[in-house]
Amino acid sequence: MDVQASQSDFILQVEHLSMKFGGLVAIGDLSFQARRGEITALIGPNGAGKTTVFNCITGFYKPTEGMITLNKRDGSTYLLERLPNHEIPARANVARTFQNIRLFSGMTLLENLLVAQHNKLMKASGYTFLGLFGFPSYRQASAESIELARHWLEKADLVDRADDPAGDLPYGAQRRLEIARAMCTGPELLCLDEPAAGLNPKESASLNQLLNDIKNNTGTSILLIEHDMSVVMQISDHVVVLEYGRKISDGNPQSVRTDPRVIAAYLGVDDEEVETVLTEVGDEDVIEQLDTGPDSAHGPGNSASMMAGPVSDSVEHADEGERVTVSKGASKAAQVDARAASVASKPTAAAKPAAKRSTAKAAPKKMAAKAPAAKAPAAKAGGASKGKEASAKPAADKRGGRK
Ligand SMILES: Nc1ncnc2c1ncn2[C@@H]1O[C@H](COP(=O)(O)OP(=O)(O)OP(=O)(O)O)[C@@H](O)[C@H]1O
Repeated sequence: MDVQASQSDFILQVEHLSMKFGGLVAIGDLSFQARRGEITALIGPNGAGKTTVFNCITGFYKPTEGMITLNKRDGSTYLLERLPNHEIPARANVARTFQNIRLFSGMTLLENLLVAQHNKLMKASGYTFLGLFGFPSYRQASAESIELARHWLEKADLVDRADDPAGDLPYGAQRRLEIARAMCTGPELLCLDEPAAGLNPKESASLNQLLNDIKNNTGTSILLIEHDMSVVMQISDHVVVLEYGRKISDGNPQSVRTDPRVIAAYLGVDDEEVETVLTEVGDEDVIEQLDTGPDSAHGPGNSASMMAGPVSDSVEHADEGERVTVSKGASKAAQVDARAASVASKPTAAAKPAAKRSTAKAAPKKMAAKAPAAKAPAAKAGGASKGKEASAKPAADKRGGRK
């Protein structure tokens, strides 16, 4: 944790979060913070546990262990794992969207945004009677709700279609409408689960614009799960990377994209192939880091990443003493750490790379070059391809390594 930052600088603090489904440890001792007013991205291969983290934050799951603290701007603090589900949006002001679109497709765009303000309107109507008799307080609340809905339709570039059924919108516009609907609840924290999934580049650009607008012009902080790296790298202030429910990297987009552990986790290739693949990709800086261990100037430092503890090959299921074993080498990030440790123990190897590492270049260009090449090993590893998620697939497929 950043020692200079006070608790109020963080909208969200996740501490030692674990979520077990029977013998499966979906999340293992995960800790991270999301800063107020920033966009924090949660990334990782399929099955890494991202949605489970969201489900714990938004009350769909009660975590097995750990603490999730939400610090509101007014100074109030909520322990989300202890709040009843319905109070998480209502009192803690956490809103979310889902991987699959969940609009009322037969209702108009405007109606969808008014439904989101139902609680506020019900209160103003005195739970029906003031509304029935058209009391001024209700009329005012009603007018304000329409105004707020209009505001977010404009922001989402959808105001021209306010009276069309939501189901008639193109896919990318439906995604923006969902975000507009969530914003109508006035959230302090907006959790978005893969908002760019299935979007074309133009739609992704519109989404980026909307999210940046929310970040810059409202007090809402954003927590984002996303596989589309162009979105993650362009708009995130902070990226947390999961693999097998453990945090393997935590930092700014620049540092995370060059972290060998992240690259290895995403490539999901066999041990011997990691370097070969990186050579194919042509990322020499990263190959050097693989040889020498992570550069402390990039990627996780001792504080942030290590809070989650090292990725272990096995985990204990505390309650019944049941043991869930992850096959050795399943975690590519752990493999990189092990390699770094073994090379560090050889004195001759340690001296050479220190000088070389200082020549590390800026990352953005590399990521672009890397993206298509990463698909080659994906196919090699036998992962099912799902559009832009192809590079993450093999690691997920290898979850079969758990016994
Ligand atoms: N309700 C559940 N019961 C049992 N296992 C579950 C449940 N929810 C999630 N899991 C398991 O927990 C692990 C993490 O799943 P999760 O959906 O959180 O991953 P993810 O990173 O969001 O994946 P994706 O990118 O594919 O959405 C997976 O192995 C999944 O099968």
